[in-house]
Amino acid sequence: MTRKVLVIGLGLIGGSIALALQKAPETKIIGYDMDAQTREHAKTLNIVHEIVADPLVVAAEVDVIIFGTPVNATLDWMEQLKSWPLKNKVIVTDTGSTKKLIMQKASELRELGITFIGGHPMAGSHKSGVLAAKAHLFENAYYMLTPLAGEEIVHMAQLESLLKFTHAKVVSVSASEHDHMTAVVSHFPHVIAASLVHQLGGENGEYPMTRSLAAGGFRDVTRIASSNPILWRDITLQNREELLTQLDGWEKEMTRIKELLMEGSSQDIENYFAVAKELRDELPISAGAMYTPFDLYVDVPDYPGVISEVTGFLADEAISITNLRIVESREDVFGILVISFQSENDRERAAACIQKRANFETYIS
Ligand SMILES: NC(=O)C1=CN([C@@H]2O[C@H](COP(=O)(O)OP(=O)(O)OC[C@H]3O[C@@H](n4cnc5c(N)ncnc54)[C@H](O)[C@@H]3O)[C@@H](O)[C@H]2O)C=CC1
Ligand SMILES: O=C(O)C(=O)Cc1ccc(O)cc1
Repeated sequence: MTRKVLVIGLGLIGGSIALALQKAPETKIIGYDMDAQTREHAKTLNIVHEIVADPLVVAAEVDVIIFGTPVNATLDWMEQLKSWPLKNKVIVTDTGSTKKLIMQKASELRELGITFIGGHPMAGSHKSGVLAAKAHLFENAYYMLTPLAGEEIVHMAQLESLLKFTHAKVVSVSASEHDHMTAVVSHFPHVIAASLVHQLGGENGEYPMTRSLAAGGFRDVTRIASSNPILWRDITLQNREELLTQLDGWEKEMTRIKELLMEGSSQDIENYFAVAKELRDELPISAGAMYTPFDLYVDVPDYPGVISEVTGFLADEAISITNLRIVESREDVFGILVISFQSENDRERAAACIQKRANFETYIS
């Protein structure tokens, strides 16, 4: 019997889930997005097996419904779901970055006999939209589930048996634990990244050159400020209380830094950075990794055209790269070319290809 999965919202996350779940046997993925162009792209790129212009048309025949919509839109859909002609055993889940309000709404659905298990894959990027969707986006990332208390094991097992095709690490937490932890490692950093960019924007009048100097460090810490504003509006609104708590902590931290700057010794200041470095260096790489480019370092001789030669080899073997930078390049000295890939597999293929075609030394940092 074919299992039918309906994905509502086919952007970066919904599109990626749809692609990953296409690998599940005897499973038909049906998709809907409110944006007509997204529906068109989803159809032409085979993100789903079938696209519908109205999810209600297929509601009565699907076994699983997954929301890939911004979190406020998900709440609206959950309200609408109450009057849909659903199968008795349907399992509904979402992918949203917040969980408390969504699980409150889930309790209302449970009273009507509809099973809703909250979900949040901790992988993604600042990119959005169906064109950024990737089947392997969730590989090795944590995928948090927030079942309601007393959720039946059989429902959890059914959902997990489907989500295993994302190759993520599925873990269960409560909605309030979820919203606290994600505020710390994801939501608050997005607020800070946006605030740093605003602070840079304030320089435009008097020091317009400053923005041209924004290089590695600034770009690293503000990458996520390029995320979809609608997504972050909704997340901020739904996790407002946790964000306010984080902001209180941040203000205290800033006061500590102010005191260090005013009265701290050079040793105190060094310690401040040293402790931060130690904590940062100890962060587990895969745990909750949001965006992990697979970097390959290539020792290249410094002659004109060497970079296009290397990228040409990769293009010949259809290996896509996501980024490319040179970390050292001096006359008569080997330069280090750092090429980023989307997956471990692409990186391994690239290393083999470069060694075969040019015999340049490659290594992983
Ligand atoms: N961007 C990220 O890295 C991550 C996002 N999430 C969560 O996943 C969900 C989706 O985010 P993304 O895929 O990044 O956003 P996105 O902007 O790439 O995609 C959202 C899609 O939903 C559609 N949409 C918006 N409102 C709709 C509605 N009312 N009905 C039907 N379709 C609607 C949009 O047209 C768009 O195609 C959000 O809840 C977000 O919090 C979770 C993990 C990571
Ligand atoms: O790009 C990044 O680093 C992210 O932070 C992606 C992200 C965005 C929202 C989430 O709920 C989880 C992950």
